[in-house]
Amino acid sequence: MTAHSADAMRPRRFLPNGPLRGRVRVPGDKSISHRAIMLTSLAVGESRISGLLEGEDVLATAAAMRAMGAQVERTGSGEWLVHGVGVGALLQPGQALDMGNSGTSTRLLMGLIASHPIQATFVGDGSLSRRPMGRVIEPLSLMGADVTATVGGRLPLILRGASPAVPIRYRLPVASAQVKSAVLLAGLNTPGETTVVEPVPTRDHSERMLRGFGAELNVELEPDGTRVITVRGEAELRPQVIEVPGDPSSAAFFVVAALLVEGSDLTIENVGLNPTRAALFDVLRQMGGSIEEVARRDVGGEPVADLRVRHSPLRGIEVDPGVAPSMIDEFPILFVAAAMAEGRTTTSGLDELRVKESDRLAVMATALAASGARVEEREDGLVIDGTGGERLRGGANHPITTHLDHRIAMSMAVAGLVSRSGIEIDDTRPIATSFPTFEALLDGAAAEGTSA
Ligand SMILES: O=C(O)C1=C[C@@H](OP(=O)(O)O)[C@@H](O)[C@H](O)C1
Ligand SMILES: C=C(OP(=O)(O)O)C(=O)O
Repeated sequence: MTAHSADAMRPRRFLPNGPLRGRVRVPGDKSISHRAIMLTSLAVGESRISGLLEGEDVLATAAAMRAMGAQVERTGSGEWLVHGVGVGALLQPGQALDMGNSGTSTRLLMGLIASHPIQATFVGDGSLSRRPMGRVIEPLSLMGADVTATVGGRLPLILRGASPAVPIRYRLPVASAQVKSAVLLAGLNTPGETTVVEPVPTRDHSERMLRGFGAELNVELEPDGTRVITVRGEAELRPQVIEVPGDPSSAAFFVVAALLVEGSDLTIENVGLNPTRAALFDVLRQMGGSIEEVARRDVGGEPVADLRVRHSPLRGIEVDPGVAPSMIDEFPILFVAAAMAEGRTTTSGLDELRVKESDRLAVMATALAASGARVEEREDGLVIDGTGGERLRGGANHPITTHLDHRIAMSMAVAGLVSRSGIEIDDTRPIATSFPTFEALLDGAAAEGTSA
């Protein structure tokens, strides 16, 4: 059973809204939270984590690490205490690992287990069971792991780790931080040097954090921008005190909502601005958005600032496909912004969006068109002709189908705020995978705007 399959679907109509005002604080970064639980579980001794995202995806990672012997305990809101077992000492889980909706949990944990002498079964919900795992099965098999997967390299699958695993030099055939991280994590318990060659840079939290935990990790930059990342095993990780910065992918929904709703002036606190994550904010600025960074600082080795966002008329642009990996999860909400910009926004190079929790190109094209936007779906992107600031018409008779995809649900919720008649989405439950407080924060910022 997956995290939210037990209860009924939870539809909601998101209604047109007045300005968003005040301050909101988004929860901890999902990518960093997963890695914080995994790496502290591998460090011998006691680590503390604060600001952990307590979304279903991260809880799935925590449950898996517990099932493999780590002590992972919640001590307060976002506060966690972890006693790790040591690299090489993961225990064989007694039951299948339920990954719920989470691609990151699945692919990174496959990497960890691949170099341990244990076996694990991975299962997930309907969305995750359609996603491709061949991209991690391939390099992990080269390292000696044995994988029996459902046809097409999908879940459910059984992975038997290799001991000792074989170090490899692997060139990423797809720009994916999950594949990169899976190989590096497998490298932790592999004698010798495991190298990932990354032609297109993707989020670098694994590299930053592995170094912070004391792993021997080296990154070389080639003249054409290719990154060559090498980790030496068998590594020993030291326990840490970790503060997780706020998630820019969650902040994105509030940034776009405030830009689009007239009269808004909203500050989003504690937003992680790692350059491998923050391209959406640059793209929105290029479109004319007023997004000001306040109190730039460092949190847990990552750049962070508060973002003050004021309503701004937006202009359509051609989005450089080169920035796609640095905003890969933000395209659904960018499409909503584009639907209300003046003129045409063109996106391309987005094939990866078709293999996320849903086919985000097809699903967003359908959802926006059903809400009155002018959208053309191309093979690797969307072309959107915006309204020039006018509100979208809003939903017709049918609710928007979210396909178990949190980012579709939150993007169309924001579209509802900037519509004339509101937009109903079929199920808000997937939102809890990455942003359990989304609805409360959105309702709160709207109420602040009404009373101002
Ligand atoms: O490494 C990570 O934490 C993630 C990498 C990205 O996936 P891909 O590696 O599949 O691009 C992203 O979409 C996902 O939300 C989180
Ligand atoms: C793609 C996403 O996550 P994952 O791959 O971990 O399911 C996401 O959060 O948008």
